[in-house]
Amino acid sequence: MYAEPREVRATPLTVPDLMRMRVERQPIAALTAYEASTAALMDLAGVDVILIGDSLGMVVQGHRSTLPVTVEHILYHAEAVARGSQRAVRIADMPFGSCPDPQTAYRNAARLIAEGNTAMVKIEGAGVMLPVIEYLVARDIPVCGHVGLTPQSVLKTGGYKLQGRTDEAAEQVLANARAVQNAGAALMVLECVPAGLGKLVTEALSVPVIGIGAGVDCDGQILVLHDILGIATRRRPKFVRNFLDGSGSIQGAIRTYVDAVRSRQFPDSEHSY
Ligand SMILES: Nc1nc(=O)c2c([nH]1)NC[C@@H]1CN(c3ccc(C(=O)N[C@@H](CCC(=O)O)C(=O)O)cc3)CN21
Ligand SMILES: CC(C)C(=O)C(=O)O
Ligand SMILES: [Mg+2]
Repeated sequence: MYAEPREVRATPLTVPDLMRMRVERQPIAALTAYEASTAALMDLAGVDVILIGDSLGMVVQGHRSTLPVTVEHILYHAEAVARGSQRAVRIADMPFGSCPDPQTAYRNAARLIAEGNTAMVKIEGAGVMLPVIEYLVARDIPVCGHVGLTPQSVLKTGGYKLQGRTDEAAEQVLANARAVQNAGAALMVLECVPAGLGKLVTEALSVPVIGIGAGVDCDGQILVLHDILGIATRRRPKFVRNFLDGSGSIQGAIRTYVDAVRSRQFPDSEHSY
């Protein structure tokens, strides 16, 4: 059976709208999407942010990491997502190797914005990425930072591990978040840190913080679509909840997720570190 034709007529959300949501303490519900059909369901369910994540390398392409994903891959999926979704703010991941210097990063980011129809690009890490972020923001490309667990660092870290465990490591995550914000990021993803550190970073920053495994006190939450549907093949991280269970349909699962984020029922302690 086909879904009945429906349309979302709400005006598109913008990056400044996300800042307003933080100020009004309205939780931001975000998900990843990789194609038009589920992106359209997300618009109908009121998802605020859709990330075309390099997680597609794992859940779509079947790789064991995000490292093989290219700008062309993100572009292909971003174009498909844009055909399905009009309301959500669409963010494109800058994949591994796409930011060797500010000029090359700008060229890649401008394509993801202009050809991929996205409003913002997301860059993992601080350090050498700070001048890259400054360069893009100065040229009017909105940037979302990403600190804590950065999956593109997996060869260095040796696995996807909880970050900011010790006082010293927590200080480093906070310092990285501050530096990325000071470089001009208008949004932050904070991944896989203890809930207390998630709260600390969210209070320390002035831009919205979207957590994934960072506790309930962030300004918003993001999960990978395949994880909320329970169809990802890798071992499920602690922060993942299957929202299809008990929801009956993919549309129902997305709605249940949005409602749980908006009412701050997700994540609970069972899905936090
Ligand atoms: N399906 C999917 N979901 C994701 O959230 C995701 C991807 N893929 N691919 C890219 C990255 C990789 N991510 C991951 C993957 C595994 C863990 C994980 O298993 N973490 C351990 C931490 C244990 C510890 O150090 O104490 C966990 O048990 O939660 C976390 C984030 C998040 N991203
Ligand atoms: C998990 C999110 C934050 C991400 O970067 C991705 O899906 O690639
Ligand atoms: Mg990513």
